[in-house]
Amino acid sequence: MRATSHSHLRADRPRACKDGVVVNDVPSPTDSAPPASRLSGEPPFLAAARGEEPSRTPVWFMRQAGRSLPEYKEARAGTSMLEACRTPELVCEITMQPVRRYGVDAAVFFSDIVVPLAAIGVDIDIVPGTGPVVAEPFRTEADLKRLRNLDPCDVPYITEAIGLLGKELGTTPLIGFAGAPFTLASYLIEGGPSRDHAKTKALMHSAPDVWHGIASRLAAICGEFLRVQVEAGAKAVQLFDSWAGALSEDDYRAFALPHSTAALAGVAQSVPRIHFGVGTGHLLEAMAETGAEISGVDFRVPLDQAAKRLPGKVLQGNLDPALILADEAPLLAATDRVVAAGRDAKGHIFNLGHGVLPESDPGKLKLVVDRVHETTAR
Ligand SMILES: Cc1c2[nH]c(c1CCC(=O)O)Cc1[nH]c(c(CCC(=O)O)c1C)Cc1[nH]c(c(CCC(=O)O)c1C)Cc1[nH]c(c(C)c1CCC(=O)O)C2
Repeated sequence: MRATSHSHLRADRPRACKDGVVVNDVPSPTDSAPPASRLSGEPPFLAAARGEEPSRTPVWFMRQAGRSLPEYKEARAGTSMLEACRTPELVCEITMQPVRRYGVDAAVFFSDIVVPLAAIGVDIDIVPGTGPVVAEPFRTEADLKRLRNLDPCDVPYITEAIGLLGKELGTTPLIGFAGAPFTLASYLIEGGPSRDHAKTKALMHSAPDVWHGIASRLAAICGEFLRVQVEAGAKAVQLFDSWAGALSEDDYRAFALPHSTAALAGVAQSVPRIHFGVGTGHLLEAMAETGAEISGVDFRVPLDQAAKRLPGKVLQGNLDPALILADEAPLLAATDRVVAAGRDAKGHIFNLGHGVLPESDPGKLKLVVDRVHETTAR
C-alpha cells in the first residue's frame, strides 16, 4: 500500500525493485550552478516555483534539447528516439547540452510523453516528422486490458539517467515530466497525431465508461512515471496537456480535469508541479483546479491578464516561439514585454509559449536567456 502523503519521495529512499534500483547520489554544487535566491538560498527556478523571491527571473525553454542544436543531431545520429530515451548516458548528455550552451536555470529531462506507454508494452513508435504512432488504436472496452499499471522496474533507465544527471547538474534543478491523460489518450485513440481529436471526442460522449477507463488508467501511469522521476532526483515536474485546448470548458471539466488531477496527485506535497497546455486561454481557471502550483501559459494570453485570472498562482511562459526566428531588436523587445507582464504574477518562470521550433538559431535563444538574466538581477 502506498501512503497518501508523498513526503517520502526522496532521492535517498528509492522503492525496491527486483532488479535493484540505483540509489542516486546527492548532487554537489558546481561552478556553473545558478546563483542562490537572495531570500531563500535556493536556485532561482525553485525559489520562483515556490512563490519566493528569486535572485533573478529563472529561464528555461520547453524542448530546449532537440533538433535546434547541432550537438543534439550529432549525438542522436543513428539512434531512434525511443532507443535514445532508454540509453542513460545519451539521455544525460542530451539533457545537459542546453544547460551548458544557454546557462538556463533548469534542465528538462530528455524523454518523451509516450515512453511509459512503450514501457508497459503498448506498440507505439515515434515517427520522425510525424510524432507518436500507435499500431492498434484503442477504441473499445476490450482495449482497457492493454493498459496495465507502470512499475518502477519497467523504466530502470529513467532512474539511472537521473542518477547520472545528479552528478552533472550540480545545483541546477531537473524538471521531470509526463503527458496528461487527455493528450496521451488522444494518441492512443486516434492512432497518431490529430488536428481535430474527433475520434477521441466521439468516444468520450458515446462510451463515457470506456473513456473514463482509459483515462483513469493513464492517470495512474502518469502519476507513477512522475513519482519515479522525483524519487530519482527530479526537483519539479511538468504535466504536458498539450492538446487540452481542443476541448470546450465543459468537456474539459467532465472528461479531462479529474484525470489530470489524479495524475498530479501522485507527486503532491513533494515537488512544485507545473501544468501546461497549448491554446488553453479558455481553460486557465479550470486547469488551475488540478492543484498544480504553477500554470504554464501559452503565447496567446498576456501574462498580466493570466495573473488577474489566477491570483496566487506562479506563472510560466510565454514568449511566442516564432519570435526566436525574428530579428534581434523585435525579439528583445518582446522578451522585455513578457518580463514586464510577468511582474504582475505571484512568481514568474520565463519560458516560451510552446516548444522551441527546430529551425531556431541557438544564438537567439542564448540572447533571450542573457536578456532576462540581465534585466531581472536583484
Ligand atoms: C505532444 C508531445 C510529444 N512529446 C512531448 C509532448 C508534449 C510537449 C509538446 O506539446 O510539444 C514531450 C516531450 N518530448 C520531448 C521532450 C524533451 C524535453 C524538452 O526539451 O522539452 C518533451 C518534454 C523530446 C522529443 N520528442 C520528440 C522529439 C524529436 C525527435 C527527433 O529528434 O527525431 C524530441 C526531441 C518526438 C515527438 N514526440 C511527440 C511529438 C509531437 C514529437 C515530434 C515528432 C517530429 O516532428 O519529429 C509527442
